Amino acid sequence: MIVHRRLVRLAGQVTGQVAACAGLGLAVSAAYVGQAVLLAAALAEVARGRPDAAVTPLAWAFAVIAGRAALLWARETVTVWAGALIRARLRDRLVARLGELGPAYLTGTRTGRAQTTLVDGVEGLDAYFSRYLPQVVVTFCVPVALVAWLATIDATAGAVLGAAVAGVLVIPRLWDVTLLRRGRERWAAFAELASDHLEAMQGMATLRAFGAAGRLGARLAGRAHDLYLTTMRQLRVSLVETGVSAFLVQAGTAGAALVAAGGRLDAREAFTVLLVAVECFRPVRNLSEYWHAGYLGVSAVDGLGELLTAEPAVRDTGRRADIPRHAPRVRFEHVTFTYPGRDRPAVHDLSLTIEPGETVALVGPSGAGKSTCAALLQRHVDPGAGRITLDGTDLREWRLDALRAGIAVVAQDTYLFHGTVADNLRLARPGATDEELVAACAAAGAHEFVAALPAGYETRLGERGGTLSGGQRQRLALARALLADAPVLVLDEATSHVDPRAEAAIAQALARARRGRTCLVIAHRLSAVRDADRIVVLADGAVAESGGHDDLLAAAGPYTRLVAAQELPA
Ligand SMILES: Nc1ncnc2c1ncn2[C@@H]1O[C@H](COP(=O)(O)OP(=O)(O)OP(=O)(O)O)[C@@H](O)[C@H]1O
Repeated sequence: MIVHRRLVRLAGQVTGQVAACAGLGLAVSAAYVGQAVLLAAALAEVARGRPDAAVTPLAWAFAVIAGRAALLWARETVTVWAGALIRARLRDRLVARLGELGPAYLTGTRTGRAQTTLVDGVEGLDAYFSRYLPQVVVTFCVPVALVAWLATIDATAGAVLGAAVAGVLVIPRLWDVTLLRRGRERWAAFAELASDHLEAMQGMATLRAFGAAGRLGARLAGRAHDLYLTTMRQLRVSLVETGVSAFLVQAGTAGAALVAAGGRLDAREAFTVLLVAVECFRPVRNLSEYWHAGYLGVSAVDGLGELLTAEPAVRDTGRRADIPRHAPRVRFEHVTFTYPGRDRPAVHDLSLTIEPGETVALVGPSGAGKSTCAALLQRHVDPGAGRITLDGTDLREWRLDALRAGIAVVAQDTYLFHGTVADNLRLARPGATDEELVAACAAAGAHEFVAALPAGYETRLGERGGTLSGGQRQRLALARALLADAPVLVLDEATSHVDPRAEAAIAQALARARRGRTCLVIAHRLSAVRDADRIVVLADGAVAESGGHDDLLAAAGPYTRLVAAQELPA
């Protein structure tokens, strides 16, 4: 019987549901005890040779059995309802938590691990909260109350049963620590297997291209074997615990039977002791059943703890919601940022101003810190030193939701969700009208191909937009960013997957989109910097030089070397 502290704290969120299940569990136990007492009375009458007198208690016993059936139905209904509610609440909390932790968390952990916690862990916790915890309450209340009552009928019977109940409740606790450790080992093996499976599915094309599918299959088989071994190890401990409990239950019941048959009690008392002793242990037997349903949740506690206690990369402590609606001045002021676990800063003492309405193209060799600047501007991470301001106000003063509503992003790895084109676009602005969707798509050069899809804007896209080409995906991402209508635009190589003809159309669209917005373009190609008002060259996380394309070429500095080294191909 494991009542984990962290899980009990989590149960605080669903106290009402757990209490309702426990209350009905107690009522069901009371019905069982009532039935036992009435049967004892009936049997005693039969034993005394007065079968007629047994009719009334028997009739009551049938009524109690009918009432119990109704209670069992109610308990099952409430348990299923509570389970669904618990799952929904936990998932909401965990998903909200993942949102707070942001992408920085998922780069530091395996997606499959978080997914396993969110799906399987929460499923396991449903049974833990809706069945196991209420039964723990019943198990602690019912046997103790019954032993106390039986002790008033016969002290010896009370002592024998009391010892057995104490043994059943206390002795298996000796295995709890081992059981929890084995549960954690099993969960770790389970999470690794799930992560490898997810990665294998996501990377199947790459694996096949390199002929590595077989090797990965062998690795998965190894992981599955590890899971089997840890499951068996956990099962062995669990079975010992269950065996000891079962032995104590049988010993207690046998002890009570011996006392009842000892001749000191009258017929009614003897039958009462005998039948109620069985009811003493019913909650313990049920607890053991529910334990097997809920132990996946207990095993998941590490994954949950990891998620709930992880420090978000940025704290949402800002209060302001008044993000500028006009193009603001963006300033990086002596910004330094080092990724956790790295000894060299990705961005070092970087100062950069983007004037209101200006478009700055950030260029530089791979690893120079361009994407890190975009991440800092969106507050996926915060500077270790220095600050970033919009119109002179530190980004940290705004609430994160307000800040992110003010910055639209077209990322290098566009993510489109399994849903219709319209659903994907409305992520940026849920209330957007159909006309606004069409206008945004037209501006991003996407309307033509969307209109040609089988169901136009209602066409369902595959996961990650898998049914579209790379260029189409990027144009949709651009349309989504335009729909957000934010005063700051971050474009991370927004035209990298687009053919030259479409690129010219997008360049025009972008020129329109940039009007009235402050824009940071992370560029990998000359074509992407051509239209910028200014080019800023980054090297080793700092500004190496800045200016217009021609001026920089004339200066024959780092920019010229970048162009010459084909780091910025045409
Ligand atoms: N999540 C991360 N954890 C640790 N280090 C990181 C992380 N992301 C980036 N880095 C490191 O920070 C440095 C800057 O990376 P960044 O992605 O900003 O460069 P970039 O100029 O955008 O490169 P590219 O043009 O190749 O995309 C690199 O040395 C990179 O290895």
